[in-house]
Amino acid sequence: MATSLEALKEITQVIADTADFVAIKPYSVQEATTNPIIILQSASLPQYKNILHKAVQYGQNTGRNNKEVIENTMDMINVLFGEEILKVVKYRVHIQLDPRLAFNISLSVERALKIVKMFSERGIDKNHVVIKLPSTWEGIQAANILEKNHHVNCNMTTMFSLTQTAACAEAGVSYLAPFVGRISLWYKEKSRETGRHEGVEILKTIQTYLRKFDYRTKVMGAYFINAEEVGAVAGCDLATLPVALLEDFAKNNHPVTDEMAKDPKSSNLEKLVLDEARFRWLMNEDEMATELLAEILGVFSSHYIELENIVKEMVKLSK
Ligand SMILES: O=C(CO)[C@@H](O)[C@H](O)[C@H](O)[C@H](O)COP(=O)(O)O
Repeated sequence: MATSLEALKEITQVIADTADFVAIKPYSVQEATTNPIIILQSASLPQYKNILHKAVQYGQNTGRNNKEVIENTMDMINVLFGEEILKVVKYRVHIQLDPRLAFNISLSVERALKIVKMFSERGIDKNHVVIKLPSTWEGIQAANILEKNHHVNCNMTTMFSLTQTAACAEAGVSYLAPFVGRISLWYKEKSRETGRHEGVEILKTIQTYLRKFDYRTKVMGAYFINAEEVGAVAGCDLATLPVALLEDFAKNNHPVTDEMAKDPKSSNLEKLVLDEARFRWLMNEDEMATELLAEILGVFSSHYIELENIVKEMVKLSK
C-alpha cells in the first residue's frame, strides 16, 4: 500500500525544510529549503563543525577586512550546506539572504549574485540554486531584477497575503511560500479565530489567483505546524516539510485528497494592479501580514546574527 507521503507526492511536489542533509536521505525529495534558523541549527551540530571550519578558512583567505571575513564566511556556510544538500536532493537548494538586506534592493541583488557565483565556482550551476528573499516591496523588486536580468531563481519567503502574492507574480518570481501554520497561530494569539484555518484559506486563495491568471510562479506551502495543515493544502504546487513531518507522512496514515480549487478560472478573484504606494497601503491595511512580516524578519535576523557571533569567535580564536 502507498504511504501517505507517496500519496501526497502524487499531487504536490514535496520537498524538505531542513539543512540536515543526512536526515533528508530516506525521503527522496528533489529540493530542500533553508533559512537562518535551519542553518544555525545544523551548523551547531557537532557532526557539521567541519563545514564551519572550512567556511572560516575561506572567509579568512578572501576577506580584505574584518567585515568581509565574516560576510564571506557566512555566505560560504550557506554554500557548503547547499553543496552537501544537493548531493542528496539533486535538483535545487534554496538559500536565504541575510535578513537585514530586506529593505535594500541593490545590496540584495549584489549578495544574491555573489552567492550564485560562489556556487558556480564550486561547479554548481545556478539552475540548481534558488535565492530566498523576503516579500517586502524591496525584496520583490530585487527578485524581479534577479529573475529577469540574471536568470536567477527566486523564492519569496515571509509571505502572508494576496497583496504580496500579486506583486511577486508580476515580478515573475519562480516560487512563493505562504507560512500556513504561522498565519493561523496569529489569529489564535489575537483571539480572533474565525472558525476557519486562515493559513490554509490564504494559501488556497493564493494558489487559485496564480492559476487563474496563468502566472509562472509556483506556490510552496511552508511553516507547517502539523500534518492536518499539510493535508489541508494537498494539491498546491509544492510543500516544504520539516523532517518530523516527512517522517510522520511516511509512517502514519493521513488522508490526502486534492484540496485546491478545481476550476480556478471561474473564481471571482480580480487581478490586483499594484505600484509601490498601493502595495504599501494594502500591507498597512493588513494587520496580520504587517505584524508577521516584521516579527519573522526579526526572528530570522536574530538567528543569522547568532551564527555570525559564533563565526566571529572562531575567527578570533584562529588568529
Ligand atoms: O519559507 C520557506 C521556504 O520557502 C521555509 O523554509 C520557511 O522559512 C520555514 O518553513 C519557516 O520559517 C519555519 O521554519 P522553522 O522555524 O521551522 O525553521
